[in-house]
Amino acid sequence: MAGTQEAEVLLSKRVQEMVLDGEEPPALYICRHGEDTDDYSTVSQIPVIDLSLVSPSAASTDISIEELQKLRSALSSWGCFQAIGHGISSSFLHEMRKVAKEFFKQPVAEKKKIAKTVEEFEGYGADPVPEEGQPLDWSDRLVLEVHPPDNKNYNLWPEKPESFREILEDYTKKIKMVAEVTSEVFAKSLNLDHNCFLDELGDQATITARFNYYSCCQRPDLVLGLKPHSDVSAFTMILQDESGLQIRKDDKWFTVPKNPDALIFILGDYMEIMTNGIFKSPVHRVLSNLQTERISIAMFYNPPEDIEIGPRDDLVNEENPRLFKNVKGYVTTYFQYYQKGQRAIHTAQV
Ligand SMILES: O=C(O)CCC(=O)C(=O)O
Ligand SMILES: [Fe+2]
Repeated sequence: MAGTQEAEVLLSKRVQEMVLDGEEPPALYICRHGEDTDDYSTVSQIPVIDLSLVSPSAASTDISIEELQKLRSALSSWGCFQAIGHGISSSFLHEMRKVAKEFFKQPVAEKKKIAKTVEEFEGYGADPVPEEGQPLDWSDRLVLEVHPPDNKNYNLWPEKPESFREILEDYTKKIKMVAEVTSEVFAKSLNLDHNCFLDELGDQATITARFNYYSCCQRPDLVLGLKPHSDVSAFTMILQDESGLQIRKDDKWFTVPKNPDALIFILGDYMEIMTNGIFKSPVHRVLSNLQTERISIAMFYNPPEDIEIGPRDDLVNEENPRLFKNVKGYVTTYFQYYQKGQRAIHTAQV
């Protein structure tokens, strides 16, 4: 168990502290060996969708029909897209990034006031210690449950910057609205009853916010900001300030380009299960960078944990046989595999 203990010691010191101390990544962070660090040059084809054209209230025109087809194709092939026209103003997105940056810029001692313990998920720190042999991520995080209101654990919310709480509450409300509209649009793109995903996830859907801070790294060729994984959520909405996030498709990595007005949507395993595999939950990762630090805010839109989730009946027929079982408590299985650096979705296959 030496590896595990060593990981615990390393995780109690944050990446930001190692960078300030001029340290090179310790062995437990090393997961790549001189691979290219500049996959940034890959010309990205990640689709951009204007949600205002396809929202339930939008008029049906040739353009909106085409956009909806583009969305369906994006979700079936990439499992992700960049959304514009989502209704959250540029200035608010800027505020949100700013407050996240201000939080991470504070001295580590200030942030450690809301530190999580190694095994917990919520609070400031890093992921729980992975299984032996699995690398650590070159990043620091703050995870907060933000919806429903009863899930909020205010003693883990930062007191500084002072505007943090108000802006995050406001962002949560806006993101919830975007998530609900998008759930309708996803259903519409599959010719399903518009409310079907909403009814299933409903008011019980939970939202978790994960603030990721990727410090610069002297050796970006050796580490990753975040290891390859798929999300467990129904879908995740990400705000980034710099590029670095990559999506796996056709055995290649594609960088999501920087677009300050866009929200990046990534589908999670639950959506792949609910759509009987029509929509994909893509593997993604985050690269480290020598010169540019990066911040992202991921908002996970999740079904309530205690409900059973399975493929929708209207998506299963003779031509499209059922690919997944109904699952309950899949989150637990997901994290068991996540800690081994593996995907869990095969455990839900029939
Ligand atoms: O930092 C990012 O852009 C991705 C974050 C992510 O994939 C996650 O938090 O699950
Ligand atoms: Fe993710």
